Amino acid sequence: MGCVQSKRASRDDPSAAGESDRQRELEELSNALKNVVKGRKEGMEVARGVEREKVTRAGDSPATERRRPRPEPYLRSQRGWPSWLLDALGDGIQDWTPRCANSFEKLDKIGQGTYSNVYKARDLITGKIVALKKVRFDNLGPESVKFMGREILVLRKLNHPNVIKLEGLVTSRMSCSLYLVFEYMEHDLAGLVGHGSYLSTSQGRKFTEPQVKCFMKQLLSGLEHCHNQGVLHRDIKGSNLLINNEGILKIADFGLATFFDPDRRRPMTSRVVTLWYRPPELLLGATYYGVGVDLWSAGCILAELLGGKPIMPGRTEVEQVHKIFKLCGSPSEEYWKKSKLPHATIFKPQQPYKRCVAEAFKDFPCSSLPLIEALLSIDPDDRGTATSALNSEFFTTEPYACEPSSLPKCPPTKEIDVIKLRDEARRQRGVSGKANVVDGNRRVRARDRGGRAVPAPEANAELQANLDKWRVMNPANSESKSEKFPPPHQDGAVGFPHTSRNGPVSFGATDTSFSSSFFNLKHSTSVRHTGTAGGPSKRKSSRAEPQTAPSRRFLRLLKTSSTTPSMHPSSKGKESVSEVFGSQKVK
Ligand SMILES: Nc1ncnc2c1ncn2[C@@H]1O[C@H](COP(=O)(O)OP(=O)(O)OP(=O)(O)O)[C@@H](O)[C@H]1O
Repeated sequence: MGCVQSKRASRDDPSAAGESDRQRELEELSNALKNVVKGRKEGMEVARGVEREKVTRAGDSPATERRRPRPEPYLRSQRGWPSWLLDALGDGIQDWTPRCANSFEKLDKIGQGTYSNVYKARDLITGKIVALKKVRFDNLGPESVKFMGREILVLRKLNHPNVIKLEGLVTSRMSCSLYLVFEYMEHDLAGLVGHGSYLSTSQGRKFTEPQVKCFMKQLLSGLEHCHNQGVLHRDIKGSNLLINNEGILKIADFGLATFFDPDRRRPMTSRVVTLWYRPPELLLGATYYGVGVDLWSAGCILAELLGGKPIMPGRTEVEQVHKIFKLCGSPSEEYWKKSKLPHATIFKPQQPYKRCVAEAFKDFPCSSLPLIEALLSIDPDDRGTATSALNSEFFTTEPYACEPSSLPKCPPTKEIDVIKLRDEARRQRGVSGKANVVDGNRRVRARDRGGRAVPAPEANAELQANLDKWRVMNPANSESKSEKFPPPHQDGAVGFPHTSRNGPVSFGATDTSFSSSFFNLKHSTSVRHTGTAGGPSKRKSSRAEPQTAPSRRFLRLLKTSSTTPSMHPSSKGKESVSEVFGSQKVK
């Protein structure tokens, strides 16, 4: 399959195309694919009906009917691509040789995302092992089409050793599916560190300084390329950093990526980036942002690699903001004024939080601290660029980054393997059958949902349901600017819980959880659930399941509030946030 270089790609150049063009393009893409799926289904139904009729007349058995070849439900272009795909993705893919799904042998399911399943497969023609990312359109809404379309457009633009390469597209005649073919990568960083993100906050593997430098150099080089090509990834996290047996790291999963042009700023959704790696400006609702969002995530990963565990494992957006302020300090007055962040009034603490990054990471190599300080700057303008990070003393002083090929060899490790191993270990420890099943399911669900970047509609479905109800009850609030752009399911006005009188999740007024032993989770489980249960209650488990568990709780609380007219949600929101920052008043 050839490389994607098309006229279409040049039309997608962010300097040439505005957001409205892209939106229109995605809508067209979505409509084209929907029509095709509908048409295919209808076509197949009609064809099957005709065929059944013929069979009945001829007196054939149903078994004979099943053996008849299915009709080709759509026309293929001269080059063999289904016309709907050409309509949707332009003439660029004409350079590629179309492949049929049955020319690959599926070997194993290796990953699951919100919009896709990922399989290890053998290319039956070349014998090469590949990863097939299967996107289904028939039982998913236009969302999946939209994400897939954008992912393909973005991937076509990128060509770098540290960015996953889209090798081709495969359509299946038998199902409404499209496969993205990628080179196969044996590991992901979350699996290598030993703690699948969202699965555990226990101590994972620590790498040596040269190894950390090697991973970070590759990550920042890949990011530098993306940013230079006008692409923001918007979901940098361990499980999206794939590593092959040669130690080469490649940034993957561009499902949330977008084109951007620093010279022609446009509003974008703030509901991107997985919670633990999400920068403060997005949590505070920023819709104008840039490369700083990816650099913040890179900073979280750098500290995670050096410390051996995620540095800010928040369970909710409120908790995440709090963790960030405790570590990085709250924004300066100047930044609050300059940034005009939509949620500033709600999240701004009365007393500023002091930054203590250097203290928290005092055991890290000296040369890493200036880089961590820069990448974890509250003001995105202070984070610099991927290029400046690569030029920092972390990379230019000894010990230097090791060669990728000298990275330790391990058996294939992916986040999904960590889940499987952990569940197996629990089974062997003799956890009772029923509890085990429940727990195993919960773990998988937690990964399935939590692993997805939190903004994805699915991950926040319950929260969104609450907020939709909240909006209905608060028409004034739903007039907000962010309601108009981006679309409600993605907008930035929904980044915090505001449901019950007591607030579903809050931090204690006298939160003493943060200390120099920042990594000790025993001391950082300061989240206090208030509300119907009454009184503070500690988290039962240190395993973080961001968004999902609290959202369920929100739903319950909302149910209560929506049947209790006196509990006005907007004031409840304020009350809950006032608890977040202690007994201080909300400004
Ligand atoms: N090229 C590849 N080689 C090996 N494994 C891969 C490859 N691409 C993806 N995977 C595995 O599949 C998982 C899911 O892939 P990906 O993140 O691209 O899908 P997604 O639907 O966007 O997922 P999510 O909802 O978690 O963002 C990855 O975490 C990874 O473990």
